[in-house]
Amino acid sequence: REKGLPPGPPTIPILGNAHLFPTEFPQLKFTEWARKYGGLYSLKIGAGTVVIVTDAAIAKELLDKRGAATADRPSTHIGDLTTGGKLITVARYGETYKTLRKSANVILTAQATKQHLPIQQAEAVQLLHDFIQSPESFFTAISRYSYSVIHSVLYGKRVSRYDNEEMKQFNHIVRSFNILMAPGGAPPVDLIPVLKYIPERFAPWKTESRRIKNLQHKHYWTMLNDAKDRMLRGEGHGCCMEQVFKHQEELGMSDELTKFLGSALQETGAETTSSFLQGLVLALVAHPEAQKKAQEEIDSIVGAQRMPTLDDLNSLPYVRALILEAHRFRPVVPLGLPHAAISTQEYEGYMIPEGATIFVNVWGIFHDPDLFEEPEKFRPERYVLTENGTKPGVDGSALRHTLPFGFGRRICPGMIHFPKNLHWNINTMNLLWAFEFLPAVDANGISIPVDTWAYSKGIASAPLPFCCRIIPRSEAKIKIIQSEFVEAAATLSKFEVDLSEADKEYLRKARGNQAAEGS
Ligand code: HEM
Repeated sequence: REKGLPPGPPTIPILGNAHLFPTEFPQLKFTEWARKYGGLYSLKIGAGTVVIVTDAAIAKELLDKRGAATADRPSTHIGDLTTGGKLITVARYGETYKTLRKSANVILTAQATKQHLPIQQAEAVQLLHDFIQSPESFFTAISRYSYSVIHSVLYGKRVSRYDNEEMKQFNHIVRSFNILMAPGGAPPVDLIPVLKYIPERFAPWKTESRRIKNLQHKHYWTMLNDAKDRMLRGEGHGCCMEQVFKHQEELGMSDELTKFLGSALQETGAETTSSFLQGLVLALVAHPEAQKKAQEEIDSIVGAQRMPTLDDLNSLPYVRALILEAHRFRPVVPLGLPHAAISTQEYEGYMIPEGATIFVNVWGIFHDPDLFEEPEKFRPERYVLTENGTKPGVDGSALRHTLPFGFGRRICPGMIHFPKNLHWNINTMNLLWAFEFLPAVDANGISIPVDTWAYSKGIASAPLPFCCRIIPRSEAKIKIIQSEFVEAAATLSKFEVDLSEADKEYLRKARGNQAAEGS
């Protein structure tokens, strides 16, 4: 470890700390090291430096205030092979990135949020309806919901069932890319650059990367061209991709970049939203006391005669606290996405060299016992007690509710208007209002507890599929949901475009049943 670097675990020759680098749930090891080496420490990975920040004030200074100097991403050879450096999430901080980010900011505005509200609300009603129809499939119902909402917003086309062919393709592409990019998915090319020159016949990861690149191209190119054709036929809805097409020249967006923007937003938008909602259900099953308290609050404000609305949230402090606690308890991206230093930075006598990778260990900050009382417990009350959920008397001013969404110039463009975000606000209220979430039971009627640690590996973390019982809270509520679902058909059907025969057949049947339910 060079002189001046933040401290860290002892190194060995050549590898530095590479042999210690955790390949599974790195946030846990990073947090353990933070308790030992402090809020700012470093790891040597070969000749490269990785800096881990587990302190909100240091993150604020280095990534928010000095955002211009820390907005880069570390280079990833395999990411570049697959995406040509055009995927906004992993793109280096250059002209291509800036063009993509400007376009993302133009299409994801408060105005756009309002415009897309009806389809999001209609999809949220379908989610409740799906839970009533097939409670055992709640996990995939959430995945469908998340995929369909962002797909409607981006491309003006929804997906009404989980088994849809486009969604299957999408899942395959995302899974294949995640496997390739995960530690061990390919040799450590970024650490040992000479590996780049291995001929493809001895480097299966090069073939896999090309396969994924072709699949991605075909999939997103079709989505984009279909949206463009609908727009040109006068059948568009003003979806985000149409906005990009209309302003393509002034935004400097080629068709190729537009395709990549759509793919990045679709992938990040769908995966993160479903992880959050699946994690929410898991937390509710595991913490019946919090569930009960939130339901009592909702019942007292909303009652049983109507569904909750976004405005109700102002009168529901415990439910607001529960949403914040769900983001704290199991942040969807526990280490955020890595930044990289564009120039050498000095912080309180330590040096962060140009090119160093910087991780903010959001998990470690949110599970710091100096800040949070019993951080391993799911306890929404903490956010009723203090603004940032910290122990009374502790300075939590460097924390913010949007911490799980990243930092500085790379902060998540999809978190639009966090306090009013529909995905978690309306769905959390709806689910609590409509259902009891209980552990599954075995053949002898004994409860099978859920495991709140059973999460997927990878940069974004989702609960592994689990079983639970989802029981409607009353017949009257079932009736309200059914009638809302019948009404939602008017909005949903506008987005049911260019369907396959299988999808048409599915909808014919579903709409038939729906009409029967509503009558
Ligand atoms: C629970 C929901 C979400 C969470 C927790 C989340 C979290 C994050 C985090 C931690 C980052 C990295 C920020 C950084 O580098 O400092 C990020 C980036 C990003 N997110 Fe989200 N996100 C969510 C939803 C969404 C949605 C719905 C969209 C799309 C509409 C989206 C699109 C993106 C994009 C494009 C980036 C890359 C930004 C860049 O590199 O400039 N995210 N998100």
